[in-house]
Amino acid sequence: MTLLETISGPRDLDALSPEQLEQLAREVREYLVASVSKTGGHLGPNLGVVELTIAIHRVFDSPRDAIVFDTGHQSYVHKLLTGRRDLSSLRTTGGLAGYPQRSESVHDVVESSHASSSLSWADGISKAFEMTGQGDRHVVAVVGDGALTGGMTWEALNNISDDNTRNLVVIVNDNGRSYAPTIGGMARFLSSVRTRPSYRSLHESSSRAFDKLGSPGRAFYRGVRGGLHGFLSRFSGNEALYSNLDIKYIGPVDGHDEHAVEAALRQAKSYGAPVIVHAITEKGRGYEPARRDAADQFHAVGQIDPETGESLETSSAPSWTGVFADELVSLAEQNPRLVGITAAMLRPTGLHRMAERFPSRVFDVGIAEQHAATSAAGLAFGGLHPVVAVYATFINRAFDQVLMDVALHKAGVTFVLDRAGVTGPDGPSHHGVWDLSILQVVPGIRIAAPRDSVRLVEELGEAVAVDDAPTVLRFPKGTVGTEYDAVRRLDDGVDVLAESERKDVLLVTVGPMAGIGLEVAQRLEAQGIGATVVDPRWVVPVPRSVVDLSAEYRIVVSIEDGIRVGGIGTRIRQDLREAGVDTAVTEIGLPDEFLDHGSRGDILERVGLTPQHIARDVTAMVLGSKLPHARNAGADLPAGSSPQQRV
Ligand SMILES: Cc1ncc(C[n+]2csc(CCOP(=O)(O)OP(=O)(O)O)c2C)c(N)n1
Ligand SMILES: CC(=O)[C@@H](O)[C@H](O)COP(=O)(O)O
Ligand SMILES: [Mg+2]
Repeated sequence: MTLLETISGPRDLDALSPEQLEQLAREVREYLVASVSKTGGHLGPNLGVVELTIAIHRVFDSPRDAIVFDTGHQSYVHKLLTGRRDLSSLRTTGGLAGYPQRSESVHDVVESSHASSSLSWADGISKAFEMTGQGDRHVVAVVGDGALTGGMTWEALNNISDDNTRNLVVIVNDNGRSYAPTIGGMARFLSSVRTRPSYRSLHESSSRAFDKLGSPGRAFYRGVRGGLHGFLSRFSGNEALYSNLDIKYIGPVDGHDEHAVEAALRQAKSYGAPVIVHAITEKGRGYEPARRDAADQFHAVGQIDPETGESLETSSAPSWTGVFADELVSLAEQNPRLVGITAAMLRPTGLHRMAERFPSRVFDVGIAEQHAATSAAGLAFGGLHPVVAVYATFINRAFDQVLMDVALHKAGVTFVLDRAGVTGPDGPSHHGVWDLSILQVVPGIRIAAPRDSVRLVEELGEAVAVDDAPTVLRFPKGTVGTEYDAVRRLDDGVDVLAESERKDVLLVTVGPMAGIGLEVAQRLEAQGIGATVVDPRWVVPVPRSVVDLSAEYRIVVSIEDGIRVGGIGTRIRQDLREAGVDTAVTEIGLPDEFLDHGSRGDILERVGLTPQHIARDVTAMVLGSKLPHARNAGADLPAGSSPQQRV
C-alpha cells in the first residue's frame, strides 16, 4: 500500500515524518502523471503545487479553515488529500470536476475557474468569520503569479491590510508563468524578489527573530520591516510592493521544500493579521516532459504518453483557433493598423502566430480582460484596429468596458471569442454561453457567428473593416466541421442553406448550429413539413431579410449554442413584433442554468440541443397545434411545450 492510499483526509498528514512527506510528494507526482496523462487536464500546474498543498493541509485545518484556490485548476493535489484519491473520472460526465466543487467535498470552497477572484473571496470569508465570532478560523488563498495580474487581486489587496486581526494568509504560488511567462511589472517584481539571495537570507532570519517576541515583537518587526523593505528597495530598484500595501510579507520560500513552506505557513498562521507568503514553485515540477515544454509547461494537456509527454490526440482537421490565427496574420500583412491583444492566452487563442510574424503588434496584458477591452478602445482612438482575442466565457469580465469604453465611443475594436458555446470538460464557468445574451444589448455592436471555416475567414475580414463600432466574432472549441455552402445569399448577407416550397418552418441557425438546422430540416421534410434554413452570418443586429422572410412562414425556430434567455431568438422575436410580423417564434438554445462538466456531446444531448430533439418538438408544434398559416398566424403555440421552446 502506498502512503497516498493511507490518506483519507488532511489529518492523516499530521503524523507523517519528513521522510514520509517526501515519499508522499513522490507518490502524488507519480499518480498525477499516470492519471492525468489518461484523462487530460492541468498537469503542469498541479505538479507545481504538491509540497505546497501538503503543507497547507498540515498547517491549516480544512474545512474549519477555508482554503481557496484561485482559478482552481491547480486543486488536484487538494482533491487527492481530501478523500478523492481516484482521479480517473476527472472532467468526464458525472465524474470529478477539474476544479473545486462543493458537491464533491466540504473542503471545496470556490468553483469558478475565472482567475483573480481568490483574494476577494478570502477577504469576504475572513470578515464573516471575524464578525460571526469565528475569528479563530483561518482563510488561505492560493493565488498564482498569473492570477495576480488580474485587477480584482489588487482591489482585494487594497482592502486587505495588517491593521486588522483577520486570520488571512495569501500564498503567492509563483512559478513565473501563466501559460507563457507572466508579463508586466508584477512579474518583474516577483522575479527580482525571488532572485535576490541577500534579501532572502536576511529576511528569513530577521522575521524569525522578531516573531519569537510575540505580538509586541511583531509590531516592532513591522516597523523595522517597512524600513528594511524601503532600505532594500533603494538598492533593488524595486518597490517592495507588499510592505507599501502595509501587509506582512514572508518569503520568498522554496515552494518545493515542504518543511520550509510549513515553517512559513505556521509563522503566517500565528501572526494574527493578514500575511502574504511568497512561494517559489515550478510548473511541471518532477516531470521532465512538462518542465522542458517551452510553450506552457503542460498547463493543460489532452491525453499524452506518460513516458514521453507526446500528445496522443492527433487530428489532421484544422481547429477554429488555427483558422482564425492564420487569417489574422494574412489580414495583418495587408493592414498595418491591425494589432492583437491577449489576456495571458497568446497560444490558446492563436495570437501567437501574429506575434511571431509581427512581434510589436501583439500585446499580452496578463489576465486582465477589462484592461484589454479599454486599452483596445485607446488603441482605436489612436488610429489602430485592435483584435482582442479571449475565450467567450472571459468576455463576461469586460462587459462594462465593451459597453462604456468601446461602444459608447464607437471604437472600431474586434473581439474574437474562442470557445463559444458549450465547451465541455472545464465545467460551468468555462462554457462560453453568455456572450450572445450580454453583448447583444450593447448599442451599435455587431456580432457574427461563422458556421464554418470559410465563413470565419469571410466574417473576420468584414469585422476588421468596421472602424466605428465594436464587432464580435464567436466560434466554438475544437476542429472545424463541415463546410455548408449557401443555396443563395440575400442582399443583406443572409445565406439560405436549404429552401422548401412549403412555407411551414423557417429555421434560423446561429454559427455552427447550421449543421443541426439542416438535419432538422431533413427530418421535418420527411414528416411532410416544409423547412427552410437560413444562416444570418451576422446575427446582431438581426438582418432585415430574416424579419421579412419570417412573415412568409408559420413558425420561426432559432437555434443557438448559447443560453436562450436574451439570446438571438429573443432578438428575432422582438424584431418581428416591432415589424408587425406575428409569426410564432420558438427559441432553441441552452437553459439558463450552470451546466456541469462533461463531453460537449453529452451536454447537448442532455439539454436537447440535437437534431432529434428539435425535429421532434417542432413537428409536434406544427402538427399538433395546427398553426394557422403565417399570414394570419396569431395564436401562440400551446403552453407546456418542451423546455427548449419559448413561444
Ligand atoms: C478571467 C480568466 N482569464 C483567463 C483564464 C485562463 N487561464 C486559466 S489558468 C491561466 C493561467 C494562470 O496562471 P497562474 O495564476 O500563474 O497559475 P498557474 O497555472 O501558474 O499555477 C489562465 C490565463 C481564466 N481562468 N480566467
Ligand atoms: C483553466 C483555464 O481557464 C484554461 O486553462 C482552460 O482549462 C483551457 O481550456 P482549453 O483546453 O479549452 O484551452
Ligand atoms: Mg503561474
